[in-house]
Amino acid sequence: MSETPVIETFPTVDAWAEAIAARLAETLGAAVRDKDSAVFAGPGGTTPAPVYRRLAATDLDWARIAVTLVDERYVPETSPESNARLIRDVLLQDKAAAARFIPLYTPEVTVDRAAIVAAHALADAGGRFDAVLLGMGEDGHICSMFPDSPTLKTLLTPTLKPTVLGVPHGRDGAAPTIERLSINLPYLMSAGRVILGLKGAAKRRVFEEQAKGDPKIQPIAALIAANVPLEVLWTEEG
Ligand SMILES: O=C1O[C@H](COP(=O)(O)O)[C@@H](O)[C@H](O)[C@H]1O
Repeated sequence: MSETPVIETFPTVDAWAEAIAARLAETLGAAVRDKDSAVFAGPGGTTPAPVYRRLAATDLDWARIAVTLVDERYVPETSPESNARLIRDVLLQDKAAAARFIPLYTPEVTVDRAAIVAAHALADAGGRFDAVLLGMGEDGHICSMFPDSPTLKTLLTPTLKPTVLGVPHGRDGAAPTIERLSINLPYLMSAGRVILGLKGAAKRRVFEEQAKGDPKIQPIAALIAANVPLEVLWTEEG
């Protein structure tokens, strides 16, 4: 029986970001010591910047760490919508400038072709993440797994191998409005550590509701049902 993870509460964004960065650094450092390399995957969006800033300033053997994204919009890095742009501007700075970045976006003919290229690049880097940071939208999407969307079934199939999939526009104006690339559930099931960082009262409510929802149409419920070892860290400060 899968259990809803406990939500750990932090009084400020600073304390929340510090705790997340420390946990990610601990796991990445241990992976480098054990096997000489590590892979970190993180989100885009408005939430992770304070965590990325702290992580970038952390003493790790960054030259042995590969950094990638859990999802991406099908846009080049010159676009303000690019998640890679956030990673380059905020995480791959300071000490973390020595890390190797594996983008999900490449300028292929279609988003599905770009997903195949990204899937190969991640497979070449080991096909498994040591540490993952996730964000969640107020509609309950994580990575580019949107509740009740057409590609959700494939993204959430636990028996597939870890891979990257193309995510088309939602129909009739539904999210996502830009084509996307997303890792699938098996990447989260096989990860060494998975932290979900939430800010604000609205996201806590959404998480609590969706955690009890239908794992066929709600990604949060699907992660819990698949026993993804989720650590949920929340601060009310938005
Ligand atoms: O579209 C996205 O949104 C989510 C959540 O973003 P936030 O702005 O509410 O933090 C993010 O986790 C994901 O990587 C991004 O592509």
